[in-house]
Amino acid sequence: MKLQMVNVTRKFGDFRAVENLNLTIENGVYGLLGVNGAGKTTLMRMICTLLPPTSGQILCDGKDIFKMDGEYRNLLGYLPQEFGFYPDFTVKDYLLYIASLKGIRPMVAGKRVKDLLAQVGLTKSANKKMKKLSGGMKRRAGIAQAMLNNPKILILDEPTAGLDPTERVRFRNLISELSEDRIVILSTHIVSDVEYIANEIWLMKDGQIMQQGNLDQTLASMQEKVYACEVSQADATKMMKKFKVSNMKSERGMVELRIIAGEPPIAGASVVEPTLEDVFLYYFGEKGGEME
Ligand SMILES: Nc1ncnc2c1ncn2[C@@H]1O[C@H](COP(=O)(O)OP(=O)(O)OP(=O)(O)O)[C@@H](O)[C@H]1O
Repeated sequence: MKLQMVNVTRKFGDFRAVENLNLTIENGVYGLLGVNGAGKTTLMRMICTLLPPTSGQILCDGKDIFKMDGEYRNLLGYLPQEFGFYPDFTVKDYLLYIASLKGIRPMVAGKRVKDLLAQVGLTKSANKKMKKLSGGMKRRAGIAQAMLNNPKILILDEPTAGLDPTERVRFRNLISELSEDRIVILSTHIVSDVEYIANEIWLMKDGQIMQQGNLDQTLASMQEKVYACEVSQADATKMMKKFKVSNMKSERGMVELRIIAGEPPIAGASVVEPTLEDVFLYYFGEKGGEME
């Protein structure tokens, strides 16, 4: 399975939410990382055929996805940021209902729902009403509905937003487990989500992919750009206005700073290994002086 974006642009009026994207996507987990308004949802909605590009094409194994119709939708599973459900349905009935909407035969659906409930850890809650589920459980029900047709392309829009750390780890592991033999594209603004599970990381800003590659390649793009230094409190305040500071820690009356900069911010600053958080700050962060 291969998805290709060819010069994909989506405009709203004169505003370009996604601009001239060219991407080739094969099996694996793709982490789309960006701040609010970067264009992540717009891109995902286009991949799900919910929104046509203003120009350009999205191809699935060479065929335009907007011309494939049902053939493409059979390949697709989607968990939107806000997914609708009937609050009074039980988890099991909700999944059976979505299965019927997807045209899955009742005999097949029953077995599939049972298996998926087990896989997402909701077997014991199968008869609970949707409205009684915790945020994490709801998301797991959401991923189960996206997986009903065993999709070859699974699109997850901010699947871990609002989850506590335990649920987030659980959800991440679930995504990794589900990612075999399919394309998984997930959007997030949480760095650790993509750090742990994405085979390829896309950093998206203002409708464009600023950087793409696996974790090592992404970190390599930042070599010699992260510095550590120890300064007085007064100097720390000045430097925070001038540089992107990814971390600060006060100790013994001094302040340790971790700074993103093209060259040493002060004499004696030492180069340190970048993390994905540093990369995120490099592309998306503001200097203290730029903040409101
Ligand atoms: N239907 C629309 N009409 C007008 N502008 C839109 C529409 N949908 C999105 N936009 C604009 O396009 C830009 C990208 O929005 P999008 O929702 O794709 O961003 P995002 O990266 O998913 O952000 P978030 O993390 O907040 O969901 C934003 O500036 C948004 O206001």
